[in-house]
Amino acid sequence: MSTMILGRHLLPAGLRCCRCQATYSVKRHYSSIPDDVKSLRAVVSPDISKIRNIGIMAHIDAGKTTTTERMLYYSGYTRALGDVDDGDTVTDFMAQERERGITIQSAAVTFDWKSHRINLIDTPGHVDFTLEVERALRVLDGAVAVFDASAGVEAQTLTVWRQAEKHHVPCLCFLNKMDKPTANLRFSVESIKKKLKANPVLLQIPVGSGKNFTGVVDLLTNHKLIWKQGSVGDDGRVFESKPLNQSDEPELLEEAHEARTALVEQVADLDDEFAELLLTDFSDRFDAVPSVRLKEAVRRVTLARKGVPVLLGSSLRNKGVQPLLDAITDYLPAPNERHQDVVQWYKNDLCALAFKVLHNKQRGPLVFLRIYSGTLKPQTALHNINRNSTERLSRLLVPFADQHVEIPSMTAGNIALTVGLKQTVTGDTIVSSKASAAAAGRRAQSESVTEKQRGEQASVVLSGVEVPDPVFFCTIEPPTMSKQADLENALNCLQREDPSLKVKVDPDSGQTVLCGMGELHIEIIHDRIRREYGIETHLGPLQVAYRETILHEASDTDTLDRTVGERRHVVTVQVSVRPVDPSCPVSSCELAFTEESEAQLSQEMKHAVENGVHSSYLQGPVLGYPLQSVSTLIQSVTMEPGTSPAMVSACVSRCMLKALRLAGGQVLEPVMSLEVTVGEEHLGSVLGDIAQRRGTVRDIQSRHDNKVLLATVPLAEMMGYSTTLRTLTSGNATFSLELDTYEAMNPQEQNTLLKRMAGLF
Ligand SMILES: Nc1nc2c(ncn2[C@@H]2O[C@H](COP(=O)(O)OP(=O)(O)OP(=O)(O)O)[C@@H](O)[C@H]2O)c(=O)[nH]1
Repeated sequence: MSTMILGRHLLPAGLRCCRCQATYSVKRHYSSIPDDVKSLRAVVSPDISKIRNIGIMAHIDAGKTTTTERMLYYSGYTRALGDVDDGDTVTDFMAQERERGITIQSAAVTFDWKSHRINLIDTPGHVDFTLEVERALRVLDGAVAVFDASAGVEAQTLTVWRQAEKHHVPCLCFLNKMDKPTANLRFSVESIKKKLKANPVLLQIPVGSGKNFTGVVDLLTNHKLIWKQGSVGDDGRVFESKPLNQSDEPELLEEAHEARTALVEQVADLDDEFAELLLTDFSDRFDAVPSVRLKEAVRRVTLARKGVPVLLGSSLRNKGVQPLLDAITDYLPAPNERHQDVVQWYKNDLCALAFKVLHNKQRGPLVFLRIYSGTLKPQTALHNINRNSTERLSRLLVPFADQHVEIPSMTAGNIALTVGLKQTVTGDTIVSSKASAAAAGRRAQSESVTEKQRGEQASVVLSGVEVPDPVFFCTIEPPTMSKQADLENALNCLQREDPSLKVKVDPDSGQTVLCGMGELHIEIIHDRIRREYGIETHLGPLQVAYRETILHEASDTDTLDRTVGERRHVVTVQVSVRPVDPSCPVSSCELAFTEESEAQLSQEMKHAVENGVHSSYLQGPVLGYPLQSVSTLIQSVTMEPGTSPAMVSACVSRCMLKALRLAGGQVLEPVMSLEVTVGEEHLGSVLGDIAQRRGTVRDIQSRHDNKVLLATVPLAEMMGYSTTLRTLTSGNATFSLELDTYEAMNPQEQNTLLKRMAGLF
């Protein structure tokens, strides 16, 4: 196992190491691939046009972490190549990540490449950590999607791609693992077209295939880039770049010629400026169009998200990563090329978004900020608009995986790590002062042109990320009651880091309940409480977070007449509830008032009624799970003077419960979409197992020697699936699981569930 060298060589001249507090002076290297490990000299703020905030995303195991490691190595920040299989990578620094060889947290890494500063975030591929990807994409300007070239687009790639689209993030595709005998360029490019509905723009073709994949032809420059055949210890730093010429194999020449012509025509179709250039200056010799003009056009196409450049390589075999780095700087946008509505109102004042919080035992919360405008400096007071609080930023750091380097200031476009912000949580907008937020608000009001704009843009808060609802939950207990406070503290810290983790207290049993996104998510949380907080906790059985709805329309009336102390509270409520079609886009619960009832209620009492209805939505009539797809109409509310809002809420809740019971309850269960990739020989046993799990097979596709099985299966039947699948296929299958929808259980299954919940079996 090789060891990572993360030592003094990584620190920039004159800067202090946060671990040992020593100051170093370091020799500077300006070549793009130095012999020795480079200093973090780029911490000195570069021009904004030279910054790239990039995410790297993909399906699990496509090779994101391996690719990131190569990027760090070739850019000169690490001395040895980290290996996920050896557990010594820079970005997967959590103990669980190294042990399991997977990415859990998105790690931020800063490095420079050919005079550009790249802030890169390696995001997790496992669906349980999808919120991590969403948080990263919110603050990124561009993304690299890594694919296994033998598998093309896989389930989780589709999910992260949709997330990138939602945030309008321009992307590059990197077809990794071109060294595999089953790698298939045409298949992968087709799957990008068909499954992602994207427009792949192929910038390279491979030289050799499988084990003999030695490099690529760069179609823009017509250069052949060749890495030496993988001798042991060859790190791929040196590669040969020479123009394609007549001495090359005729087949390769022919193939490159055809591919370049197709590229030029495709780009002309997507970019009017380039089309005009071709038609006016190169109409009879498309071949002669200069590579620099083609490159400019590819950049415009990428930024406009009309096409996605596709590059090839094999990160593990150290091939193709340097051209990928070039493509990041050439085609992905600088921060000032991305539009942020809110930011314009701040002009040169500070405006930043907190997108991630990490808990550090010594330093307290470390908050990652993306700076959109202005400058961030340590030892200053900052205003958090969302919390309406002012906090002191004590130290400012550049994140380099788990190492942090202290710096004196940071400008717009960058990603910073801050110490001292104790109340800030993910999604908060940070500005320099209350007055600057007010000034931005005034500008938004006065400079907006239309009424609609005024309404929309009066907001001076950057939008955060949506947190999905958890699907699994289980109880968690400390070893002794004396550890309960420590456990609560640990859970508070973990929740601040991870908004997809929810913690609540069961009102009946008083037990603490953990709610998470999947089995792996809860397992990792359990493990972190043990390792990082030293508490051995006991987890109850994992349970599915069901939902409930109603079957019919129903109305009911209730009266509450109670005397508390000297005060008498009398209120009568009439409500009606009805089911809403769950396939409607908004399937959560609704609330409306009749005109008369609304006219009778003061604002305070209206809130009290709303509170009563919303609290009854939290616990359905069948098993106490949250309700969805229910619409409530408040028919009337009458009360005697002196009745308190709390009593009104209580009466509404009671009346709602009666109406919901009358309407007949229905349990809804989460149904997952499952994708299993398995060899043909094991297909039968995997299918048999899915049938036993109440699954429905939607499609079986062929991918080389493998079959890809697409199915939907109730989540309740998926406990321990990874172990079963491993046993059934001797470890030769992979799967991904993602929430598809909530479906009504049939009466027989619902009865079985009710009996199980009642402890009858
Ligand atoms: N043959 C081949 N294997 C590769 C290549 N790149 C990565 N791998 C292997 O693929 C596996 C997954 O690599 P990772 O880099 O951990 O993939 P990842 O996408 O970061 O995975 P997660 O973080 O778990 O989502 C490891 O066993 C790597 O050694 C490649 O170019 N060729």
